[in-house]
This record gives sequence, structure tokens and C-alpha cells, in this order.
Amino acid sequence: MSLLTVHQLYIYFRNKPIVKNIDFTVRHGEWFSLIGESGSGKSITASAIGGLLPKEMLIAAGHILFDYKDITHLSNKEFQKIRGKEISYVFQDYQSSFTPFIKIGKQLDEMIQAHCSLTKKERREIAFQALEDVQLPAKRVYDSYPFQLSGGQLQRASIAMAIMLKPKLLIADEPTTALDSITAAHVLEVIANIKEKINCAILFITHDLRMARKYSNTIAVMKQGKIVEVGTKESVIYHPSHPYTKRLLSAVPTIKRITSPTKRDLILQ
Ligand SMILES: Nc1ncnc2c1ncn2[C@@H]1O[C@H](COP(=O)(O)OP(=O)(O)OP(=O)(O)O)[C@@H](O)[C@H]1O
Repeated sequence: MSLLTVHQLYIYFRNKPIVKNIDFTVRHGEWFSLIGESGSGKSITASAIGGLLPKEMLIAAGHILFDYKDITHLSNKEFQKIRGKEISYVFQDYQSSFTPFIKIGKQLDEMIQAHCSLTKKERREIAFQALEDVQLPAKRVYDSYPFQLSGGQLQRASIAMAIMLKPKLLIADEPTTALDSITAAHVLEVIANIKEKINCAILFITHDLRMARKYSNTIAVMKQGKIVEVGTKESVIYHPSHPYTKRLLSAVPTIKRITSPTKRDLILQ
């Protein structure tokens, strides 16, 4: 069943289209990856879906249907009701998810208050549960300022904030780009666990084909503002049809680990 349908979406900058006639559908509970080279339009497509386009510069045309409702031209006020509750974001720049000199707990609390009328105790329980879900020590992090956490911890706290109210769609825009590779792998594992727990769909924006291959159900490939190929992970990774997808795949480095080399391996080295 479809959760998000993007239909004939264009995004214009000064009357020039930079996203051109794109179509795709994200089903309930699926992991959908949007991959492609830098500047291909992945992030502005994600911004359009969350109502985060700077409207004085970028204009969207076409249709974005979320839960069968056209959200393409909602006002900021209308989007505020949806964002954080129905559709949530995790950004590459996790520092900007939090105000530096306000404790994490207070910021989580304010987000819950903005969407639900619950008691202080109930809100605290929701925040603690979310922090535990992202494998953080809930009480310590709740009482910390953002600058007291490491990059990986802060990114996980921002994921906690994004999933706290059990959104139907989590948009993760290159959430691991600013992290080292081990921390990045952990953060993605956390997102994958959350997805299973709350059964949300993930719209994952990435350059990293290896990450997309690991987690996706569906992959769409963008190039110069267009989707050049979309399909199941199996079809896109193992039977790519577009030359650009083939080039992307051939550029992925592989690391072959030889745990106990045979004599032949040693000769070949
Ligand atoms: N606020 C803006 N005003 C004008 N043009 C913009 C704006 N934001 C992005 N663009 C342009 O839109 C195009 C697509 O940018 P976008 O950030 O969506 O690419 P991307 O595929 O996400 O790249 P990356 O992987 O590097 O983040 C680029 O040419 C970019 O310069």
C-alpha cells in the first residue's frame, strides 16, 4: 500500500527546472533509497516532501501525495502539524537538529508538547523510551546539553527526536556523511532497528551504494534532476538497465578479506 507518491514533480530555480518530472512511490514500511551523484537533486526532492524548500528560491510543481493527501503546497503552518509527527527528518548536519544551549531533554519535551497533550510524566516516558531505542543512556542524555555528546551520540539523539512520535515516514538525508565509518554503520543499524520496531517507511538519501544495498527494498537512481532507474534492490543492483547505474555500481570499491589465505592466494598477492 502506498504511503508517499511523488508524481510529475518539478522543482524550479529562477524558472529553470533542477528536478525534472520525477515519479516514485514509497510503500508503508519499506526502505526506499534515493541515490545518485552530488547535485543530482536528491536533497531538494526530500526537502519538497517535508515542506522545507526555501520557497523564495525554489518552487515545486506537480504532486506529492502523503497518505493520499496532496501536500505539495501546504502552508508552513499546515506542515508544522505533520512534520515531526507524520513525517520526520534526520539530517546530515545533526548539530543543527538541536539548539546548543538547551538540554536535549527539554528539546525533546518541547517537540512532544507541540504535537500531543500529555502530562509531563508521560512526555518524559516517551522521550526516555526513544533515547533507549537509539541505544543511548536515556537519563544522562536527557539531562545533557548537545555539546556534551559525541557526533555519533548526537546523531542518535536526533534520530530519537525524529522517531519519538512514531512517524509513518522517516526521511534520512545522508545521516551518516559526517560520521566515521564504524559510527556510521552503527547509526544505520539503529535506524534499521527503529524501522522494524515502529514499522515506518524510510526515505534514505545517500551517495553510498553499499549502504543502500544493505538495507533497501527499493532503489531509485537520480542523475541531473531526473530519476533514470527505479526498481527493487535486486533489479537495480544485480540487473541495472541504465548506463549511469552501471557506472555507479562499477565505481563501488570492494574490500576482499582473506582470513586464511591458501597457497594460491599468497602466490596471487
Ligand atoms: N536553495 C537553493 N537555491 C538554488 N539552487 C539550489 C538550492 N539548493 C540546491 N540547489 C541546487 O539544486 C541542485 C540539486 O541540489 P541537491 O542538494 O538536491 O543535490 P544532491 O543530489 O542532494 O547533492 P548532494 O549529494 O551533494 O547533497 C544543485 O545544482 C544545487 O546547486
